[in-house]
Amino acid sequence: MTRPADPDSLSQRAFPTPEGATPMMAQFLDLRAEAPSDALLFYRMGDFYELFFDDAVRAAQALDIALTKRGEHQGEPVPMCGVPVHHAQSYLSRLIKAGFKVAVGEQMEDPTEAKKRGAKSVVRRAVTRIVTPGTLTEDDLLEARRANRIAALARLADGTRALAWADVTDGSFAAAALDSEAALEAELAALNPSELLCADEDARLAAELAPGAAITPRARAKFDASAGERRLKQRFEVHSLDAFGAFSRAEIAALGALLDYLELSQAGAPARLTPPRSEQAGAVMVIDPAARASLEIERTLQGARAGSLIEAVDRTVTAPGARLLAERLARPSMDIGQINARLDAAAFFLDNRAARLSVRERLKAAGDPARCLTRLLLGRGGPRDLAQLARALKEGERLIAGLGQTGLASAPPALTSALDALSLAARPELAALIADIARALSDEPPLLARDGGFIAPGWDPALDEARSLRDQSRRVVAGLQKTYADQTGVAGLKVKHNNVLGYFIEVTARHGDALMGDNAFIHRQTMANAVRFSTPELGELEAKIAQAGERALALELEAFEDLRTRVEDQAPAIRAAAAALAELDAAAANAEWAADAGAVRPVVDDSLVFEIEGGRHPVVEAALKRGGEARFTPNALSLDGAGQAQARLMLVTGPNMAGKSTYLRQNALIAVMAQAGLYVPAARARIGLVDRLFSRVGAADDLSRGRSTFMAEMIETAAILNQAGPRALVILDEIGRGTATFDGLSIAWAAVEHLHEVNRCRALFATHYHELTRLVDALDAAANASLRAKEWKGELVFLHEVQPGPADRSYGVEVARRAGLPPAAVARAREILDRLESDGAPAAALADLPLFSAAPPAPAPKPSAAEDRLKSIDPDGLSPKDALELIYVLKGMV
Ligand SMILES: Nc1ncnc2c1ncn2[C@@H]1O[C@H](COP(=O)(O)OP(=O)(O)OP(=O)(O)O)[C@@H](O)[C@H]1O
Repeated sequence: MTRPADPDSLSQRAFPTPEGATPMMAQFLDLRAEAPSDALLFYRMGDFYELFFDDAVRAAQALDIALTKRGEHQGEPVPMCGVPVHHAQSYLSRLIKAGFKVAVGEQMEDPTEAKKRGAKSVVRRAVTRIVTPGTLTEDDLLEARRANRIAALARLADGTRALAWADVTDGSFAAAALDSEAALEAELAALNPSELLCADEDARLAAELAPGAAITPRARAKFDASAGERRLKQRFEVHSLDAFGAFSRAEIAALGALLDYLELSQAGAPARLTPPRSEQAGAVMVIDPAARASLEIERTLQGARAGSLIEAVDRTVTAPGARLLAERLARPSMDIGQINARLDAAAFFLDNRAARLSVRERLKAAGDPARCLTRLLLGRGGPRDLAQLARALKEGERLIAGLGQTGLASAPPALTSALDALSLAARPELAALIADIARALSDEPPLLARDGGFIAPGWDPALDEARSLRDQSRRVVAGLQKTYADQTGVAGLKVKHNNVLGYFIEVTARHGDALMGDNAFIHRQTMANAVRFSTPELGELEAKIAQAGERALALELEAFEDLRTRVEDQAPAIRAAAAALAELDAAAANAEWAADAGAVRPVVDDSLVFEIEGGRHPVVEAALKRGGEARFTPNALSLDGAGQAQARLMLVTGPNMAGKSTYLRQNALIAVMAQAGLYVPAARARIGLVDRLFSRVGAADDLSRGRSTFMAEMIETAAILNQAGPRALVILDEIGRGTATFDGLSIAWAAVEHLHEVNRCRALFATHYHELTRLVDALDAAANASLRAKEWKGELVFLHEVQPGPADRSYGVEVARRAGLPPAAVARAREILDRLESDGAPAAALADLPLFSAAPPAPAPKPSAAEDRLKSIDPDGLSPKDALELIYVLKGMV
């Protein structure tokens, strides 16, 4: 999502004062003052939303629509643009994607009502909603497989800080206290909110910490913890928040500010959130933002889903299932019980292939009940949401039936509780509601209730009666055409309908006169080719049809509201059922992935070991498979944080392109997957819980934050050395490359020692500095491993196999040759390398190498005497005897 070029310029806009304004303009300016200044105001005028002043200028530019003028205010023309109400959604979507917020000012009464107050009175209007990136609920504005979160960052004067977050589309609402700025950044990277609220003065920091989010600065007073507490208690109708857990002051401040904003943006409508929950520190594996980005867990460094871990492992068949899986991978658990519960559920579906297939088949029809429910609760839902909701819950029932008693008996608790939540047997009211929705709605109901035509015949006798009256009158009208044609003798007479005249009779101009003279027909309109008439009979029928139609629509809307209210009453049970469907999808997808990829169930315990046999990188493996290239070579890893049975720190060396980075990353990804409760791509895996995952992989400039490549690398390395504790897993790939050789080597050396001696965490350290491999002699819990390559028929072959011990050589020059470096440069590199290696003391050896001297092209070799002689021969002038003699001479010369 891109932001408007200058978000500050939106929040500090000024609009004209109301002096001298027309009544309508005065109302506009009132609403404008009431709506947040960083939101554009859509001002409803009949069939259009109109925008004025600066709003119009910005919207016209962003939407590429015409900017016009409407009247004057204080002697200046008023800039204006507008969008039709029926297409507002697509314009809204474009504005939100361009980073804007939109306040929707609706008409709150019928214009005829306003007229009753006096000819000049203005229709009452109010801001009914502020559409912001974090508070969207419409399917076409949301990504189906991604949660859409809004977060609030509170930093209190006492130095404490917390984040609160909500997902309006499923009602989740939570907070976490964070003990450092780094933890805050990591949590934000995990949540990946689309909108972040913060106090005015924290706006810059917020933009830095959450680069993908729209930042919404709010007055500091909104983050007052006492006010927040009052607001929360009021909303959730409790005397004390203790009912929901123990919250810190900062958490309450963040939750309160978030709730306030949600109420504002929903214009006071209940935000329909679940009671807040406090996420305990240490509940999830903290993945530092650099690691999250470079491991490409949710998206690649380029921002694409294709090529990410989640894309490789996601086998879910519903959007809510995909969101649940994404949430688990984004925030892997630290709770062994929870991890095992997820694995148990997957194991059940792995062992029961038939159950897996049947559940997945059923789920495909279930849709996204959580989002339908939210729309219905917020009054934005339509008949189609009702229908989808009922269908999903019905599928839940069928799914249970499909599993049968035998299947259920062996299901683990995570699944039985999900199946319980789906069972309608114990919920007669919900079952009745679902049956009623199915009966009440027509087969393909429209998106919006206001269009009518969605209640099936037979549901409401009064509605059926109104409809039949309407249809009967229509039939009478249709019959009148023949009656009038016979009566007048004009065979081409037609009865037609339009919005201006209602029902009318139309004859061609030629027959117009015939009817003009007939008192039964009242002349209405003369056109170039046709003349139009009405009759009192038609007028009466018209009124009957309109009345019956209006009554039918009113009855339909009543029926809709009735069903909607019943949904509201059942909201907790429906939410639980929707969550259960997502849970089942995630579990069956986990098993499907395990079956597809030959993944195994990891053992996760509270030891400090990290033992992988036959580990693979899911993304690289899938890419190799797709490309039909060589197979992925599995590799083992054995680490022990206690430094007893195995090394704690592994130095990984090997030629370029041998697979060092792949090896490092695959092990980090296996840890993430295991704690997410997923099967892992390995033959066997045992992992002692990892509480923090750090990685420093690859070098990328962070110029937007004013950091050079080397600076960015050092900041990340510093964060690791300062923060990694004994339960952390660190992967470091070639640190120290971006500076002078000896500086780089020294920094890498010191980093290894620090990790080994101070952090004492499990670590993988890939390096090209062969000198470092000697460190294992001095560090008792460090070991060397290397990736094998061999030369075969003059070619370098990468085996991608990890073996104990350091690499024998680096083959860098060979890789450079393969990459197409000019032969002269390759030859020169070999020469320098030989010299450096034979001298053993690089500094001294380098001293007498002329810096930057490119190797001169090799001189053409001087021709030998034999060659000179050969050149001088004229073969045609030689007799056979001379030729023989010459051969003896030449032979003597070589
Ligand atoms: N275990 C493996 N099995 C098969 N192919 C592999 C394996 N590991 C890596 N590869 C292939 O080798 C390529 C290079 O791997 P990788 O980037 O990990 O090498 P590297 O040693 O880190 O290189 P450099 O030192 O140049 O960064 C990968 O893109 C992949 O195609």
